[in-house]
Amino acid sequence: ILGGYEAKPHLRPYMASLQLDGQHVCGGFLIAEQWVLSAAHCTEEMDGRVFQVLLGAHSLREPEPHKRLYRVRAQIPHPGSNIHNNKDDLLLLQLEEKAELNAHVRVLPWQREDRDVAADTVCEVAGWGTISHSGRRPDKLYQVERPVISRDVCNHRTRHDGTITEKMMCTDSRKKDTCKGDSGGPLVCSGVAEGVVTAGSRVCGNYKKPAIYTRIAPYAAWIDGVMAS
Ligand SMILES: NCc1cccc(Nc2n[nH]c3ncnc(Nc4cccc(O)c4)c23)c1
Repeated sequence: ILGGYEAKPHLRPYMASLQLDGQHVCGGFLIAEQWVLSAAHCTEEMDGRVFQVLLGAHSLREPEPHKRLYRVRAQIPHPGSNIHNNKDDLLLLQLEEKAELNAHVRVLPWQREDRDVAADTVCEVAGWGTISHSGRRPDKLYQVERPVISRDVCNHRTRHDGTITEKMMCTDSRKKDTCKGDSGGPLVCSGVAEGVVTAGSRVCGNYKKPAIYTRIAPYAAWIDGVMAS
């Protein structure tokens, strides 16, 4: 998260850190007791390893009472996701067991109504992604508030030039933005997850490349289907 600030501990009890060999790789969030939603692109550097999912954390390193690392039983990328574009960039992770829910570990409601969030709506995004252009990685969860920008503005020739589909949304990226390691985290508007961070052009903090999110509502049937299977 660039241009943000340290989150108040445990006010985002749905946040997940997807880890490989004890290292934070991507964000994610709890959508059901045994299911975490993240981004398919996060599986690109896995080389056959499987994620572990850290729940209940504020600090990645320090011991905390409700922090717990869960093994992953299954990782299901959306069938339409691929490494060449941002389409269908969603990943469902089934935990080995149901997460133990408490004040620090809670499910986040997600939007099922497929309707665009109005431009200028201020939403919030959090993550353990890099907090500087030099790539400094935080130990604590950071967050930032960002206004939604319309798909037309985001698709302008000088921005993402027509690549933003109706299953994506954008927020302004001037100075305050998502960055490396924030992928997979939720864009939360009025307490409801509306989108999942996708890296897009991978640029951070440049107003010419607004942040891109996979909208969740268009994928409700897929999410429900996988969780029911
Ligand atoms: N703001 C959109 C967004 C959301 C999520 C991730 C991303 N970026 C990245 N995702 N993956 C990456 N691998 C290497 N470098 C990356 N960006 C980077 C790193 C240091 C300085 C800088 O200016 C940009 C990214 C970008």
